[in-house]
Amino acid sequence: MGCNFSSQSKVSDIGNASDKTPPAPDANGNDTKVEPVAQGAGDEAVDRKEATPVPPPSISPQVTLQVPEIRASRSVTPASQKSDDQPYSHIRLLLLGSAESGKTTVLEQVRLLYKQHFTESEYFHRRAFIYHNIFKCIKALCRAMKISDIQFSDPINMGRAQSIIADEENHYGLFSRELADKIKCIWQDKSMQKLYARRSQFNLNDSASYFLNNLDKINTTDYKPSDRDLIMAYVPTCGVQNVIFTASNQSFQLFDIGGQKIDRRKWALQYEGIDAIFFCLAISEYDQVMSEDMVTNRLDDALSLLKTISEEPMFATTPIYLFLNEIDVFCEKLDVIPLSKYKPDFKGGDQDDALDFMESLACEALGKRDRSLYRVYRCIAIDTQLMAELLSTVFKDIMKRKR
Ligand SMILES: Nc1nc2c(ncn2[C@@H]2O[C@H](COP(=O)(O)OP(=O)(O)OP(=O)(O)O)[C@@H](O)[C@H]2O)c(=O)[nH]1
Ligand SMILES: [Mg+2]
Repeated sequence: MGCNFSSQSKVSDIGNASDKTPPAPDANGNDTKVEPVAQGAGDEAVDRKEATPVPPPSISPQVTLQVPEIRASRSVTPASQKSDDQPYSHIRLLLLGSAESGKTTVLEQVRLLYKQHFTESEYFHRRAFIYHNIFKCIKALCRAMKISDIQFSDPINMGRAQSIIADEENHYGLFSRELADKIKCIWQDKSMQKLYARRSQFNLNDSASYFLNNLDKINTTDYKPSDRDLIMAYVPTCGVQNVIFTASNQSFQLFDIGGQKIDRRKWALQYEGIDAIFFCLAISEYDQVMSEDMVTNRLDDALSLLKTISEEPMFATTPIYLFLNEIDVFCEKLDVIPLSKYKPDFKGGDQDDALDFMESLACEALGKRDRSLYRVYRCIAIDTQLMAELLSTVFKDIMKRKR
């Protein structure tokens, strides 16, 4: 990673500590069980570049959480069901942010760190998406190679790449031996490795090399995703999922909602009784456009979303914990794609200047909010150690506010 900052400086708290307690429901519950976690791509989900196809047909019947509407009503206590004499029993946290900003990664880190174990059906579900992720990555790389000025080192790989590009299957299951070999040959081609080094130029799922390097381990009948695999996989969220956990003897409920435009229409249903918002903003996306319209700059969209949430009347006194995420990707990208090309107000400088600039944009979006009501953290959601530190700080802060 190209970034030069200590783990302490990654957690940059620019908000003033406040004793002000936002109006929130009582938090006196002791329930530590995991609510069913709903996650997956439905028909409506849109992936980075193209529509995500129908969910994996191979998923077992236990994974009943494939249809967004059903999932949403099962996994969430609708606001309308709550009455004044039945206060919420947990501190309720809501994860918001645009698609692929790291919301689910934060939720999964919470599950791993606070020992909310994954069920067999969840492992099965994630495994299906890991195959899908791998195939999408190699396809994206083959396409990028085709339009690049680089040639495969082994000319036979050109034919292999053509067949990958032409393959319209979704691949949610174990690859055939032939396909796995093809993927490996393409991935290990020296020219492909050179192209991968330039990956900032074409939007590739950040975990591509992680999964491609582990293909042998993954493409086996008894493969079960490791904790790291769960963190690295991208499974677009449709509807809502939530997890209940205990931190510092306090019960929390963390809600995660899909960030694609189509999912945002349902966000407001989750706003009632929220004690704090975790907003994920992937700062590495400054050069990317939204897959929903292929025009809107992703960073601009995320910032305007942040502004909207910040100015939402229901959150007038709700603290926002802003996670400036994907610092690792951002710092790698800076050398290849100048930030000033997309943000002319950035007059150059080193990585720290660039990070400060991004933070200033976020603060601008939060501008109308009292400083005591937001805190900003620079983070890498896939970094479990960093997240352990960061989340513990945040949970303590939330509890302090509630006292
Ligand atoms: N390198 C890197 N990858 C990250 C980071 N945070 C998340 N990712 C990866 O980015 C991808 C998308 O992350 P998710 O957490 O699923 O994104 P999301 O916000 O839940 O997306 P939606 O469900 O579509 O709204 C996953 O493959 C993650 O492993 C980060 O800080 N650095
Ligand atoms: Mg998600």
